[in-house]
Amino acid sequence: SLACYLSGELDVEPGECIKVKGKIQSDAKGFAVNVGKDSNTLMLHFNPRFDCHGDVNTIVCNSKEDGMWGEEDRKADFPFQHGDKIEICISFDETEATVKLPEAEFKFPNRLGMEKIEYLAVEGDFKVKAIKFS
Ligand SMILES: C=CCO[C@@H]1O[C@H](CO)[C@@H](O[C@@H]2O[C@H](CO)[C@H](O)[C@H](OCc3cn(-c4n[nH]c(N)n4)nn3)[C@H]2O)[C@H](O)[C@H]1NC(C)=O
Repeated sequence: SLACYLSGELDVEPGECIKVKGKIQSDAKGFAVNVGKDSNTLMLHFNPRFDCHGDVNTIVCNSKEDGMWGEEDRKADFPFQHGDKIEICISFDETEATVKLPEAEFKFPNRLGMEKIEYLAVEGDFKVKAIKFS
């Protein structure tokens, strides 16, 4: 179930920011923010997991190329709690994507060498309040 997605009409360039504001559901199992070219070609699948796919309180990041998942990257920090209202800021350059939160920052390599983000999708137990581009 996709909370929302914008596809094909976006043109986010290096250094620009995608701000996704919303609320993590109080019984969230997990949610994901996906950015890239389309649903089969993702620069970043940013997937905080409270309790799903066998992971507890773990952020799983990955890329997707031609519909195939890449190598997962599990982050050490988990700065999320059920019911949190958060704003996630995603930016990128030729080498990496950056996910900025109020008290944490995560990096993930730009494995596909993407030069623009045309696709954004939010899925899972997260209620989107606003999406801003700056
Ligand atoms: C140990 C068994 C084999 O490894 C497991 O393999 C699973 C399947 O590939 C991995 O889960 C996938 O991991 C992907 C990132 O690498 C994605 O997170 C994938 O979920 C994609 C997804 C979720 N959703 C979704 N829509 N709405 C909701 N709630 N979820 N839509 N697409 C997950 O199903 C899972 O992360 C992986 N676990 C480990 C420890 O490697």
